[in-house]
Amino acid sequence: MIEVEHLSKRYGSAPAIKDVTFSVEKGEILGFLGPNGAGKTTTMRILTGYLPATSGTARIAGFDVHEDSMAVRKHIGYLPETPPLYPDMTVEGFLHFVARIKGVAAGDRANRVQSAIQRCNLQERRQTLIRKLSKGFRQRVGIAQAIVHDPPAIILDEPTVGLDPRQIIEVRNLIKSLAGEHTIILSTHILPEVSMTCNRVAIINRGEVVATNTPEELLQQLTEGTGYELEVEGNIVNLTTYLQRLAGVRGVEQLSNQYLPEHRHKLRISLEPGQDLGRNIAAIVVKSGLGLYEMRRVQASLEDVFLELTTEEKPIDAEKTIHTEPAVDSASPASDSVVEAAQTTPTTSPTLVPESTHPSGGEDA
Ligand SMILES: Nc1ncnc2c1ncn2[C@@H]1O[C@H](COP(=O)(O)OP(=O)(O)OP(=O)(O)O)[C@@H](O)[C@H]1O
Repeated sequence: MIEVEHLSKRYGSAPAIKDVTFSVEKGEILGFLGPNGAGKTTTMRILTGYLPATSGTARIAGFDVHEDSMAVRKHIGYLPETPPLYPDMTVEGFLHFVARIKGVAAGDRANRVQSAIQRCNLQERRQTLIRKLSKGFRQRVGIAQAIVHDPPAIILDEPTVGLDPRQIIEVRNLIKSLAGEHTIILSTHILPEVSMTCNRVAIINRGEVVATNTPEELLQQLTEGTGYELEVEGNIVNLTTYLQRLAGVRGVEQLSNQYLPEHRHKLRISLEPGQDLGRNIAAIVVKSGLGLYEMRRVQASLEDVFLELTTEEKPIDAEKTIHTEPAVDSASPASDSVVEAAQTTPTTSPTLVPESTHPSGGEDA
């Protein structure tokens, strides 16, 4: 329904967006997410025919936004960040006016206005002057004016900014109810809004799309995604080696032990996508003879994905990942047995009595 290919825009010599490519399928809600100045508004304005691109193409319902700009305007509804409302008109009067200027045939206008009023739950305010409406109701009128001509595609720029929590929920529910019939691009800074409302996300940074995927798959792809944090007491050198050998473990990182009692350590274990090795990790800790004081599952959030993709330096310093050579013979059956036991018997309780051959001497690392 919306196809954007290699779109670029320069303001003078300064590039605002570079080679932006994404598409939105019929009935989908795409979250368009990016930090300030990333190029969201520039992209939205090109899609709605308000701004020409320097190069590249964008098509809405098959119409080129540049060559068929009048057809595109009929097929698109746009809610800018500040809704274009006339405060001295009533809700109904304003929607009739918008329907007329958007080319809705005179005989269809009453039906279209009635439908937009119902869709946006404005029945009780239809005769109210817009200037007397709360911000939440004004936002609904803004959405009603975007859908009054029944466009197949809707573009919403920061639709919940400035609303109170109840109004935010109402507007999000309204947007979700429009999907299916309409194809929606929702530009936002608000990360939870994307996971609550959108089927897919495009993340834009410094004018370039750096990721397009479902929120769930973005979380799966995150390099420092799901894992566990442990607080243990004892020698962590061998423990670290065993954990690193566990299939599905991506890395083990020692965190600061500044505020911990003596001999205590904090470790962060990052897992490969789709892995959940809590039981195996616990078994290894116990079999290594260390005291387990805390074990916490760490789940990456969309905020982590956003930071990872839009920050120059990665939030987690790879240098801190432990790559220590084992203090014991890594090929010894005793050391391997700890990992094997944890890998092959995940559904049984770990042996609580350390094996006589276990490698931990109980010394601090
Ligand atoms: N009319 C303009 N003239 C010159 N530069 C502009 C113009 N409009 C935007 N820019 C620049 O283009 C880049 C992208 O701006 P844009 O407004 O599209 O970003 P944005 O993601 O919408 O940001 P925000 O979330 O802060 O609104 C920025 O560097 C901005 O300064």
